[in-house]
Amino acid sequence: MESDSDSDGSHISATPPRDPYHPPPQPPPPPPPRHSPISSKKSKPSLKPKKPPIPNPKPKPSLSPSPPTSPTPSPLSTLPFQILRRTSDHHPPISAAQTLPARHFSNSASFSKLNKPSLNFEPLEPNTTVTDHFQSNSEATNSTNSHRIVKRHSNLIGSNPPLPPAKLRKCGNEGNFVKLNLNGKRRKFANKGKTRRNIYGSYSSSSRKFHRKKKRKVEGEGEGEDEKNVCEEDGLVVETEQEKQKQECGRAKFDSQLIEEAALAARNEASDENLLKLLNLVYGYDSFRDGQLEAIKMVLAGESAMLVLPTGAGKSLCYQLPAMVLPGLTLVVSPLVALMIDQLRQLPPVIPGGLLCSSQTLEEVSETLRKLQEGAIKVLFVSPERFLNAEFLSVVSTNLSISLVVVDEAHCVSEWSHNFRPSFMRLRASMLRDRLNVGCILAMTATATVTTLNAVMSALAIPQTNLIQKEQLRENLQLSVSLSGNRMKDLLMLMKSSPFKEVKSIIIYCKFQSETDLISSYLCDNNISAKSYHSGIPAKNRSRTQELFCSNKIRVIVATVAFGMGLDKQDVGAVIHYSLPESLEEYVQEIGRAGRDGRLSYCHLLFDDDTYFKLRSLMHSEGVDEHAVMLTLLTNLELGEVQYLRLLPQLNVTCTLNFHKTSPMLLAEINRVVAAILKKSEAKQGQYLFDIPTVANSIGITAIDLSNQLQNLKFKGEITYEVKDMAFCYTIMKVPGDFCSLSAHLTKWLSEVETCKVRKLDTMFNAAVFAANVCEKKHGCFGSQHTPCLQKKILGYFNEDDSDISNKMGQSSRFLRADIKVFLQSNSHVKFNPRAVARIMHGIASPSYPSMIWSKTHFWGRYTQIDFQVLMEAAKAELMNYAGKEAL
Ligand SMILES: Nc1ncnc2c1ncn2[C@@H]1O[C@H](COP(=O)(O)OP(=O)(O)OP(=O)(O)O)[C@@H](O)[C@H]1O
Repeated sequence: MESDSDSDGSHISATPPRDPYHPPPQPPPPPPPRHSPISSKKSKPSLKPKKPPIPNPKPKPSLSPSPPTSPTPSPLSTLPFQILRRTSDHHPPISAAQTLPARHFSNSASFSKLNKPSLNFEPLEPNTTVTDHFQSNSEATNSTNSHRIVKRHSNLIGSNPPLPPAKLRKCGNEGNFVKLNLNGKRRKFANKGKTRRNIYGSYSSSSRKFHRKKKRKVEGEGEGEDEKNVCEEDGLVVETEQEKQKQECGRAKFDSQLIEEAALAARNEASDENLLKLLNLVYGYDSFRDGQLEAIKMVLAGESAMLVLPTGAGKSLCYQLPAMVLPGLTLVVSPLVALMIDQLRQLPPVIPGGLLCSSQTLEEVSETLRKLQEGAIKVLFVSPERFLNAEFLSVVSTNLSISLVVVDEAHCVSEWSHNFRPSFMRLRASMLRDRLNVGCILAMTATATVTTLNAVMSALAIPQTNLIQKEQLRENLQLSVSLSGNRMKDLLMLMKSSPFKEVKSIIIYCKFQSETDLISSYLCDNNISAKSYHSGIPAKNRSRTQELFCSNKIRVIVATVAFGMGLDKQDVGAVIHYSLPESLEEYVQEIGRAGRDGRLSYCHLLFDDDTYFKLRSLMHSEGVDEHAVMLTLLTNLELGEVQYLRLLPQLNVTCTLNFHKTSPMLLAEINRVVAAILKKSEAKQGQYLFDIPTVANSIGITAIDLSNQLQNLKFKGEITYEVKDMAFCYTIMKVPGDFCSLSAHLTKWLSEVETCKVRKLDTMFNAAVFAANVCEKKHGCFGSQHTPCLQKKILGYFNEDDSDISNKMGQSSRFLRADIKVFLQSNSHVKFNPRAVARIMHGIASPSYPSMIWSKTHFWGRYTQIDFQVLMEAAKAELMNYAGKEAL
């Protein structure tokens, strides 16, 4: 089975039922003031025809103990915990074949082919364009209501974005008129007002009702008049086209002029007053939130800053507002395509935005680069991998002035974070300064420990004095935990009890894809409208699900980690963890989807020992994510104390070529590239197979040059060719003097990274156990409401209180050594190393030891409760013992 967080782990639901719960605590007071969709629907007749009920496929019985199918009689009497209302105070292995003799290394490119890429974050599917990603939105919207006027987002070509949350006051936040150059065509927006030049000399469309409140003020419209033109239907805004058009044209002109003036004033003097005026004009907000003004002023003063604010605190505004004021481009580095698209969509209309990502076609990329050069993009979203792209670097460094680089989810820069991305590690201040001439960096995160923060700030050269850090938790989240003997059953009880039964929008997080499907079917069977969301579902369907959820057509989303990052649905009232998160950071990120409107919201965690043991085992199966491991190693070799290599742009390296016009021999006489190809390739049935870097190295040109020459020959009709096998390419800068010590160093580093992940899981589990079993309820916890003790644990953890790292794993077992001995003897024909033995004892498959074969041994997964390191030590001792005997 796979180890990635979005993999299939159906076995986990097969956990045998445990003892029933202890008697329930006192019933809680009445539910908090979140509106139930049911009650609001009753009081307000819907304008739309009723939709057929969502089909209720049966859950797969084999995967879980059979749950109750009838509704829980009295939720409060059976609930194993109690939640109380609280008033919120505020709101491929390196290919040996490519290795050249050491003396040739320094100037030649090397490469290592990539197997199936797999990243911590979920990228779009390889063949999914961003356009595809959104196409379904439009279909979904059109099919749901033909009368509704759906606001099309200017950045989404041929599609509608997920609909805005069900609040009139939020409707202005849903779009802007900046074109996303995904298919190279210009989309027409008949009703959006005229396109005009903005203060940056670039084009963006007219300002829309981005802040309804402010516009009323400006134009002297009364509440009543505005209400006349806008009615709310199931949370969606319906307006008449003509009225809308008329109003928007007028508003746009007026607003745009005011905004231009305010931005210029803030550029001349970044005073509180000027910035507040700009905030009010563009967003309609009356004040800055905690930390925002400080960060904005620091950035406008040209100083790099590290900003740590809770989820939903408004970090995006801290780069959006400076982007309007600063003269040059704002470059936002983001870890996830879906996140970039969301952020692009959330830009105010006056900020022209763009995006560059790997799923765009060459034409789309060229169009965006052209617009950049024209100055028609003010905020550009890119993935960190872009910094390996030669064309991008050259366009940006030669033609553009970058005022600010924003590193979103900046914890990804550090290997000690829960979401380390090797490509983020490449974002160093030195690189940004040297290659792009960037002086000012804004790093932002909601979840970072002190160690992570130090690593990020050091990489990005942000001085300690420029750390802006507020509490990493919002006060409006009520946290609770329960140890579960039967998670499905308990989940249903929870959903049918107060306060969850009154909450109109809920996210349930699961670890594995199969769990999400199973749970959503199970909930549907029990009359709770739910849909699953995970990376195994086609992008189109996922978008549709997200849209239905955002427009409150689906009450519950059952999702893996693939859902939610950056999701700004304001009225998610509850987040339930069906599986233990892998770290407190992940927990905080995911509960951060709740209560973004500032209202009291509920977060419950169901946990059990078996899931913990399973996840802990999976932490040791890093080999599955070969792509990440390879890039991590290469990055370390590039950015460690000694620079052994320099990474080059990724490339498809294997080429299969056919000659069509001139004979190969004749062509080789006049073309040295062809001559080199003939020398270095393998001829098979008239085709020539070779590695691009090998041929390029042999004649001293770059792989890119070689690709260009192949293109030329193709245009002349001489050849056709195909390329495959994406690879990391690099130039070796220094040959290590001592390979053994370098290898030992890298192994130690990787092992520390692995240990760090395991400790994060242990800390998460310990926090849950503490809340459920140990908390004496002296500091404000009550019944099953554990907010104070969980908050304390989380804050202590972020402040690096390392006292809580004990773990539940067994440190020895009487029969362990004997079992390993028997196992080795009975498989004497197989070559093992300690890790391989430990993996089998933990029941973790790998390409070399697939579960199809090895799960048949009765030692498979027998020691999941014994610490992996202990297993490795025992295996090592037995292997040495065994080898010693063999040698005799
Ligand atoms: N000063 C403000 N006053 C009122 N609302 C604000 C203010 N600043 C931001 N917001 C709103 O807060 C919401 C959350 O903002 P944003 O998405 O930037 O949060 P975030 O900190 O990036 O969260 P996450 O880390 O979860 O992605 C948005 O709807 C935004 O419009």
